[in-house]
Amino acid sequence: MDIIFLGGLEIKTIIGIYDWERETKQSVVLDIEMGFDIGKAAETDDIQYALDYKKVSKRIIGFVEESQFFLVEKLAVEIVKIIQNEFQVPWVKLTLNKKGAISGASDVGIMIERGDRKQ
Ligand SMILES: Nc1nc2c(c(=O)[nH]1)N=C([C@H](O)[C@@H](O)CO)CN2
Repeated sequence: MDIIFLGGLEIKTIIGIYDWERETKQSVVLDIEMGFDIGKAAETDDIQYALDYKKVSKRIIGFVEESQFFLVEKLAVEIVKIIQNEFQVPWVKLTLNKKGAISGASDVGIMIERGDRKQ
């Protein structure tokens, strides 16, 4: 399976369990890997056969900016569902970094993988 990736996508959103976190937007940084057969796009050189990473990023930015979840787990799962269901991506790996959530740690967050990588 080929992989289209989007790295270091920083988006501001309401995320967290504490009172102050319900009022102040924080950054999450997404690294996304999407399994996709690039054969036809490479053969035709035509965007209609490609997984358009611009369209994926616009959709995810809009969704995350408007979301107001409590846990990084919930946000991560919902992002992956959108990518799989709306862009017909069979396998997705997402790293969601809530930088600054833990003082003394440069990175904290979640990594999830969904779907079948071998297609
Ligand atoms: N497994 C998780 N643990 C914690 C989360 C979370 O989303 N998943 N969130 C918090 C707080 O919101 C934290 O980010 C504030 O520093 C604590 N633990």
